[in-house]
Amino acid sequence: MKVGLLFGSFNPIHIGHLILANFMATNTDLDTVWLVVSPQNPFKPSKTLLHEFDRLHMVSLAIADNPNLGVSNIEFSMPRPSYTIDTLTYLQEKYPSYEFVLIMGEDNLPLFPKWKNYESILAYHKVYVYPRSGSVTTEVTEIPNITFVKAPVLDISATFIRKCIQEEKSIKYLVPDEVAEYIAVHKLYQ
Ligand SMILES: Nc1ncnc2c1ncn2[C@@H]1O[C@H](COP(=O)(O)OP(=O)(O)OP(=O)(O)O)[C@@H](O)[C@H]1O
Ligand SMILES: O=C(O)c1ccc[n+]([C@@H]2O[C@H](COP(=O)([O-])O)[C@@H](O)[C@H]2O)c1
Repeated sequence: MKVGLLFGSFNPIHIGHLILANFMATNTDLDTVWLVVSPQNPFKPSKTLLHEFDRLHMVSLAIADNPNLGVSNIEFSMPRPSYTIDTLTYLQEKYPSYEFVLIMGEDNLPLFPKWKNYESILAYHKVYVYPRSGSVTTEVTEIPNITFVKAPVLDISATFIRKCIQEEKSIKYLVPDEVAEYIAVHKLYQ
C-alpha cells in the first residue's frame, strides 16, 4: 500500500487542501492520502492557531464522504512542536509494509532544507510536490526523490479564510458547507 501523507495545520481545512489531496489520491500512483493534523508546526506562530481538536474535527467533517482520503491525529500524542521526521519514523514502524510518501505544497520547499533531519526524510521517502501560486522553486528541485506533480493551481489559503471570517465575508465554497457551519456555530476565528 502506497500512502501519501499531507501534513498540515489545517487552520482551517479548505478546498485547496481537499482538491490537492484528492488529486494526489486519484492522479498519481498513491492508493490513498491521509491528512495528518499537526498540533504545532515548528515554523509557524501559534497566535491564530485553533485548538487541534477543532481542526481535527473540521478535517473529519470535510473528508467524511471521500473514500480516497483519511485523517490522522497521530501527532497529538507526540512531542511538540511537530517534527515530520519523527512522525514518519513512528508511522513506518507501526505500518512496516506501507510505503509513505510525503506530500507538500510548493510553498514549503524553500524552507524544506531547514526541517529537522530533512536528508533522512529524502533518504527514506519520496516527496510529491503540488504547485502553489506565488511559490518560487529552489535548488532542492534537483534532488531525485522530489517529484513535481502537474496539477491545477489554487490560490486559496487558510490565512485568506481566516481574514474573510474576521471581515465578516462569506466563506461559502471556500470550505465545505459542514466546515463553514462548524465555524459559524462555534464562532471560530472571529
Ligand atoms: N492552495 C494550495 N495549493 C497547494 N498547496 C496547498 C494549498 N493550501 C495548502 N497547501 C499545502 O497543504 C499543506 C498544509 O497547509 P496549511 O495547513 O498550512 O494551509 P495554508 O493554507 O498554507 O495555511 P496558512 O495560510 O495558515 O499558512 C502544506 O503543504 C501547504 O503547502
Ligand atoms: O519537521 C520539521 O522540521 C518541520 C518544519 C516545518 C513544518 N513542518 C510540518 O510541515 C507541515 C506543513 O505545515 P503547515 O503548518 O504549513 O501546514 C506541518 O505538519 C508541519 O509540522 C515540519
